[in-house]
Amino acid sequence: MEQAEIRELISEEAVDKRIKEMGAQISKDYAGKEVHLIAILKGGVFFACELAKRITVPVTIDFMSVSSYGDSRESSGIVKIAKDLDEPIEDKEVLIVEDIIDSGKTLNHLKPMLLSRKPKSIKICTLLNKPERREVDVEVAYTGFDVPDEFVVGYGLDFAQNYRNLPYIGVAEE
Ligand SMILES: O=P(O)(O)OC[C@H]1O[C@H](OP(=O)(O)OP(=O)(O)O)[C@H](O)[C@@H]1O
Ligand code: HPA
Ligand SMILES: [Mg+2]
Repeated sequence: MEQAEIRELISEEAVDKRIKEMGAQISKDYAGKEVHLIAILKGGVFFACELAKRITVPVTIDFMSVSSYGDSRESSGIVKIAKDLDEPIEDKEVLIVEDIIDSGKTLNHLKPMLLSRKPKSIKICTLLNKPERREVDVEVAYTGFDVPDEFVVGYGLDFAQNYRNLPYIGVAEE
């Protein structure tokens, strides 16, 4: 494939440090409870695995595959569920784990759908947030970093399915 130029935006050390802090905060907030992580495939999985290792209360994890970007830099606006959860979430303390919230359309579609399954609580945790691009409001409980309006890759984030494996966050230059 044609390789884009990648400029480092957030270093591996900074990402790892922030994930430790987020794990500590979540452990404090959910003290005495169990947290059920829902990792959104594919991008959210890299972050979810690292975060899970930093949470000290009991953790369970399930996966859901939704996609709206395909291989493009723009959301199609159509959120496709390719794989649903394996287990019911009724009465669970659910934490949705995402790599990025951009337009907000993915979570705006997903959250009401999951709420209808009657979890005890539902919150959102994202590694990255791109506030300048927001089109629909989403309430986010935990955010790793705000990023500028640029197309970011790495740590699960792809450009046309590539670069998910970068251990840092970079910008894919045009
Ligand atoms: O706030 P939004 O504008 O909806 O964008 C955020 C969503 O877009 C990306 O997923 P994508 O559709 O690229 O699927 P992927 O994780 O499989 O790459 C990302 O992982 C979020 O799920
Ligand atoms: O900036 C981004 N990079 C990769 N995937 C994305 N999905 C939404 N925004 C982005
Ligand atoms: Mg993607």
